[in-house]
Amino acid sequence: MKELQHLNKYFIKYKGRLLLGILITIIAQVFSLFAPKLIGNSLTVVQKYIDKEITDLAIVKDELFMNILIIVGASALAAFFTFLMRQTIINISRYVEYDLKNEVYQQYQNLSTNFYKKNRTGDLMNRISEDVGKVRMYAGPAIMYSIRTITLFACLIPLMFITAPKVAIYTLLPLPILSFLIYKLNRAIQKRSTIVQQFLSKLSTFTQESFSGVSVIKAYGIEPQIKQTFDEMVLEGKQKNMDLVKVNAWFFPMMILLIGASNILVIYIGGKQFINGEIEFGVLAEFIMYVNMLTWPVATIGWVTSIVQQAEVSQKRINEFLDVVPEIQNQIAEATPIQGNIEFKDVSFTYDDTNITALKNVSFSLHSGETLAIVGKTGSGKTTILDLISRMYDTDHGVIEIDQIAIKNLNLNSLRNAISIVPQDAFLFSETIKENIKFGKEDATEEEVIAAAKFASVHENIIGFKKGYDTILGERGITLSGGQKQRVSIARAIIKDPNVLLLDDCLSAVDTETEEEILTNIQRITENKTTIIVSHRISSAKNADKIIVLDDGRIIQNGSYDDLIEEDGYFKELYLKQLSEKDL
Ligand SMILES: Nc1ncnc2c1ncn2[C@@H]1O[C@H](COP(=O)(O)OP(=O)(O)OP(=O)(O)O)[C@@H](O)[C@H]1O
Repeated sequence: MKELQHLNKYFIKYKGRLLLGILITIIAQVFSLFAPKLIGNSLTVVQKYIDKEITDLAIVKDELFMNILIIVGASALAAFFTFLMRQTIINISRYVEYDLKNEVYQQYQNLSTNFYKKNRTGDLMNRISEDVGKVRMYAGPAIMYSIRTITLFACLIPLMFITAPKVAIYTLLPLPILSFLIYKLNRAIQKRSTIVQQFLSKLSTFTQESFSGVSVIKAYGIEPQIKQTFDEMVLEGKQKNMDLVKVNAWFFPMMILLIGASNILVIYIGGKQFINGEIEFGVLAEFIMYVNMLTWPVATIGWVTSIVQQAEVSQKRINEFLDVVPEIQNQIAEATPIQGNIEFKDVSFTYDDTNITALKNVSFSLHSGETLAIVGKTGSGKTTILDLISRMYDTDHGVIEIDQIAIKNLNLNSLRNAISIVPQDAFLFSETIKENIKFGKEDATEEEVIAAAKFASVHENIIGFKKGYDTILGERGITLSGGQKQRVSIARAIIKDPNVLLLDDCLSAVDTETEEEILTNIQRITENKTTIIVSHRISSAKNADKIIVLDDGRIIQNGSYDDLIEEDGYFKELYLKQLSEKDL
C-alpha cells in the first residue's frame, strides 16, 4: 500500500464526497438487512398459525401486510441508496482518474528529450491509460465493496449470533474458504490476462507497422511472409486466450458450489435445531437468505485484495515516472527578454545513452541579426548544436551564452518562445494545414497563415488541394510530399516571428529553385533575427554572414563564404563538387 499513498492527496481533495459516499453505503447496506429478517418473521407467523399457536387470521394478515410494506419500503430505499452510493464513490474514482492522468501528462510535458529516448512510446501510453485505469479500480470499486462488506459484516454477524449462534457458526464457516479460493482464482486470471494484454500490444504493434509500411512490403513482395508471421502470432494469441478462458470458467461454478455447500450446512444444522425446537422455522429461512447475502461480499474480499495488489503495482509504475526529476530545469521564474546574440564557449557534449561525444570544444559567436551556416558531414554534430541552443539537452562542458547570459540562467519559456526550430524530419499533426501552421502562433489570423505559407513557398501547393488550408493531413487525410512537409514546417516556424530561427537541413527535399526562393525570403525577414542554417548544400550557406564547418564534433573551418571557397578544405571540396554537379 506504500505506493498507493500517492492517492491520499486526492482522497483528501474529495473528502466531502468520500465521507458522504461512505455514509450512503452504510445506509444502503442497513436497509438491505430488513428483508431477510421480516421474511423470516412472516414465515414464523404463518408457521404459528398452522400450528394453531395463533388462531386469529386477522392478526396474521395484519402482521404479514405490515411486513410486506416494510420490506417493499426498505428494499426501495436500499435500491435508491445503492444508486446514490455508485453515484458518489464511483464518481470519485473517475475524478481521481482524471486528476492522475493530468498529473502524469503534465509530468510527461516537463520531462526532457532524453527521457523520451530512454522510454518506449508504448510504455508511456500504457502507464497513462492501462495503469491509471487499474488504479481507478482501487479508488472506486475496491473502496466501495470494502465499505459494503465491512458494514454488512458489522451489522449481520452480531445479528446472526443473537438470533441463532450455532447456525451462525456453520453459516460462516465455508466463507473464508470461498474468499481464499476467489483470491487465488483472481490472481491466476490476472496473471493470464496480463499475458494476453502483452500479447495484444505486440500484435497491434505488428499490424500497425505492417499497415504503415505496406508500400515497402508490397515493393519487396513479402506479403506471404508477413501473412505467415501474422498467422503464427494469431495462433499464439489463441493459445494464450484459451489458457485464460479455462481459468475464467472456474469462477461461477466455484461460487455456486460454495454457496450450495453453505446452504446445505444451514439447512442441515438449522433443520436439526428446528426439529429439536431450538429455533423457529422463520429463522431457518432467514439464515438461508443471509448465506446468499454474504456470499458475494465475501467473494469480493478476494477480488478486492487482488485489485489492490494490481493497483499497487500500477501505481508503482506511475510513481517511477512521476518521481523522475526533469533533466532540464527552469531556474529563473521571471521572464527574460531574448535578443539573440549567441556564443558557444568551448562547448563539449556527450550523449549519455550512446556515449558518443557529438561536440568537442566548439566555440563560435553570432550577433543578433546575423546568419550562421553550419556545414559538415553526416553525424558531425550539426543538429546537436541546435538542440543545445534550445536547451533540449544541457552541456557537459563549456558554456552557451545568449545575450551574454548562460542559457541555464535564462527563463526556459522565454528562451523557447524566442526560438523557432524547423527540424530535419518535419513533423506535422493529423490536423488541417491551417492548424499545423497556427501551431506556431495560436491566435494567428487567416492572413498571417497565408503570408507565412507564401513566405515558405507552399501557398500555391496548398490552394491546389480541394479543401485548401482546411485539408487534413496524416492518417485521416492526404500525405504531403517531403518538400511540401518541410515548407509547411517552415511556415509554422515563421508565423511565430521568433528572434532566433534555427533551420535544420530543412530544404533538403525541395528543388534548388524553390530553395533559392525560400532562402531569399528568409534573408528578407531575418534582417534583425539570428538565423542558423544547417545544410549539406553550399547554396544554403551562400548568404550567411558566417560559416562553420564541422567534422566529428570539431570546428575544422570557419569564415565567410568567399573566404572558404578559396581556402583548401572540406568547404571548397564540397563547393567544387556541387558546382560540377550543377554543370552536368
Ligand atoms: N539523441 C541522440 N542520442 C544519442 N546519440 C545521438 C543522438 N543524436 C545524435 N547522436 C549522435 O551524435 C552524433 C552527432 O549527431 P548529429 O545529429 O548532431 O549530427 P548531424 O551533423 O546533425 O548529422 P546529419 O547531417 O546526419 O543530420 C552522431 O554520431 C549521432 O549518432
